[in-house]
Amino acid sequence: MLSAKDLVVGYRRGRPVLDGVDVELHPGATLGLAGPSACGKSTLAAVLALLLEPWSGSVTLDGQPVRGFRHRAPATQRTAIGVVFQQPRLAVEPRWTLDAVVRAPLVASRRRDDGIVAELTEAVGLTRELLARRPHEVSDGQLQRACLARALVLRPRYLICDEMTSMVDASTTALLVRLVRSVAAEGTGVLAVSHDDALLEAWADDVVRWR
Ligand SMILES: Nc1ncnc2c1ncn2[C@@H]1O[C@H](COP(=O)(O)OP(=O)(O)OP(=O)(O)O)[C@@H](O)[C@H]1O
Repeated sequence: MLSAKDLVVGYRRGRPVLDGVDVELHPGATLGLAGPSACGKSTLAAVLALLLEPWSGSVTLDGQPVRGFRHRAPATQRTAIGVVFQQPRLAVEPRWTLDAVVRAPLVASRRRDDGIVAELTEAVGLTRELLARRPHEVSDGQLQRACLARALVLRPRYLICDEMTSMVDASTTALLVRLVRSVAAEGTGVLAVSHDDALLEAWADDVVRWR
């Protein structure tokens, strides 16, 4: 389980964005998180992705307390959690091919490709020709497909999807959500953040609505 207890998180001294939040992601289950703009959904997603350190409270990953965030997160914990953001163009190195983008976590953690890249790029519908292109030569939807493949390439036990589909069309949304649902069915615990209630109803097992 990936859980957080009593989280207090903020960016500036004084008023926290999250104050006393508890959340649990269970293996094989998808938790939807909805709520108005600026209520702190992305802030919670960033903490659970180990990208933002809370002011106080605890984060626990499969029974182990998380003691470091960002570059201080131990590799074994960091690689257990995949993350997909809203804006794929802000999340990739613009000079890399899509193939290099998808492979980057394998390279960084010195792991071999045992066929997972081909499996995932096929699942997200990226052809060899698209994989050879660079981000400025593909659409947002095609780039987001690469970002989801990248998030799954280390076979994470948890996946954080922060507004994953808000920049893409309906058919890409359906394809991405179908793939995330299939990895959840194999045991991955998922947080799905979205402002789209209807999408979360169809996607998640449970939906939490803030304020
Ligand atoms: N890096 C930052 N520095 C300062 N304040 C920030 C930062 N990131 C977010 N905030 C503030 O924290 C609050 C919560 O933002 P957050 O992005 O978590 O909300 P959200 O619910 O995901 O919103 P949206 O649905 O619009 O994406 C907002 O008031 C926002 O302005």
